[in-house]
Amino acid sequence: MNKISTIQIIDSLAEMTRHHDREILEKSLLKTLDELTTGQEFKLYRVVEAKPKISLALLAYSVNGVIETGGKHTKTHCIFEHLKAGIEAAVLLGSLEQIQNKAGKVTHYIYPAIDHDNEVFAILIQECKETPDLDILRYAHGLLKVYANYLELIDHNERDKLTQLLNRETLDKELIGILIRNNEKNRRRLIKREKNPLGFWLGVVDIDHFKAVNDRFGHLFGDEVLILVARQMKSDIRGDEDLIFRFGGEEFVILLQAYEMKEAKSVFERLRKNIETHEFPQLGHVTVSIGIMQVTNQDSPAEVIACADQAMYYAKEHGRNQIRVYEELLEQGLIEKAPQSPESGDVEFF
Ligand SMILES: Nc1nc2c(ncn2[C@@H]2O[C@H](COP(=O)(O)OP(=O)(O)OP(=O)(O)O)[C@@H](O)[C@H]2O)c(=O)[nH]1
Repeated sequence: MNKISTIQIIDSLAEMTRHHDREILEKSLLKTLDELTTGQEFKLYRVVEAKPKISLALLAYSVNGVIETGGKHTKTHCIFEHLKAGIEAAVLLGSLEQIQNKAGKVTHYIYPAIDHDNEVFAILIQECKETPDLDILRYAHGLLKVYANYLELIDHNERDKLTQLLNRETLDKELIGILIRNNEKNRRRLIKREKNPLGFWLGVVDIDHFKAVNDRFGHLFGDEVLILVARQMKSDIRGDEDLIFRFGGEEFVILLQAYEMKEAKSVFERLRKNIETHEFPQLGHVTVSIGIMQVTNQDSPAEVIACADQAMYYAKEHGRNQIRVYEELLEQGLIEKAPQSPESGDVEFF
């Protein structure tokens, strides 16, 4: 068993907080734990849902010195029967739990990671092949606190201050990630001859005649409408798989996962309708125009956004309060291919 030195602790904290990326932070948390322990395996899960049923998504794990991430968009339901009671207590009560086998030997520790609202947002499960000393327990607990605090800082930087939606910088990062993953997946699909794979669809959503709202009711009231529209849209998408961003002003971007255009279109159509029928205090009703576009492997983030934006402007110019699909407009000869933006050539994936 390792004795942890102060230098090791400082080094590991420095390593963990060196990056501004969740996945790297999670990997480096597990790497740190792995380096400082022997005979222990760690798994870090995000709490997707606490009630009525606990649902977890694997974020990262360490097994035999190898650190892996669980994949950002994978969702795993709680299937660990022997750990169930311990996981429930850790998630619902925020307590450190230990699991013993019939012989009374500790087999697992379950640590809660708690955010500033006192909610357990993640749990760390330590599988003990050897009995750990108390230092490891305190150390893992302390590192989880650093992880929670640092994650909050990252989260703060990723969000728009007014609506609390993800911001434009985060959209760029997400899109680059999707495009890179698309390339890898497409290569595998070609080998496997897979048809109809799950794809990403990007929708630019712009509030119609928003200037008139500001002019009539004032900027502060306009801000309130932006918050309410954001909240309404958030309730219309699948929180765990789809992402929503404030792109700027009264423009939002939604990244949606769907198998085909029809499915993506119907989600955006439902979202458009729900905004149209939502009763806003004093204002009554607002509408949105939406342009959508499939995120394919050959596009750069700037290109994808430009194409969806072009479809959204077409919707604005042809009556507003409607959805237009870039590929359909192009096919029908209603628009011309969006000119490549100067930045689009800057991003090289391979
Ligand atoms: N309240 C508020 N208004 C904003 C914010 N950002 C941008 N706006 C306003 O949003 C309005 C956008 O107006 P326009 O781009 O002319 O478009 P519009 O009136 O929505 O008309 P269409 O898009 O053509 O339907 C402007 O008046 C901006 O000042 C914000 O953060 N808060």
